[in-house]
Amino acid sequence: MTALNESQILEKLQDLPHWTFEDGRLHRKLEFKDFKSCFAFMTLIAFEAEAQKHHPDWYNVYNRLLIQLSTHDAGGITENDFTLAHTIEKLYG
Ligand SMILES: C[C@H](O)[C@H](O)[C@H]1CNC2=NC(N)=NC(=O)C2=N1
Repeated sequence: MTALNESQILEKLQDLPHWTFEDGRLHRKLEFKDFKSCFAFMTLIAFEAEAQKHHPDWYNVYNRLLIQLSTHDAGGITENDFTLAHTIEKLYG
C-alpha cells in the first residue's frame, strides 16, 4: 500500500476531528475513568488490529492512552491507518 502525501492526509483528517498529524504519524489522545477501563479498551483495539493486520504504536499511563498510527511497511500514512483510526473512534463512542 502506498503512502499518502501530506495534503491527502490533511484532507482525510477532516473526518477525524480528534486526530492530528504530528511527527509523521496520526495522533489521538484518549482518557478513561481508570486503568482498568483504559486497558479494556486497548484489548478491544488489539483484537481489531489483529483482524485488520494493522497495529498501533501506543503509550499508556494509568488512565491515559496516546495512540500513534503509521504504516511501518510503507514508511508513512496509508489508508490502513485511516481505517484503524475510524475503527478506534467507533469503539470509543
Ligand atoms: C505481515 C504483517 O501483516 C505486516 O507486518 C503488518 C503488521 N502490522 C502493521 N502495522 C502497522 N502499523 N504497520 C505495518 O506496516 C504493519 N505491517
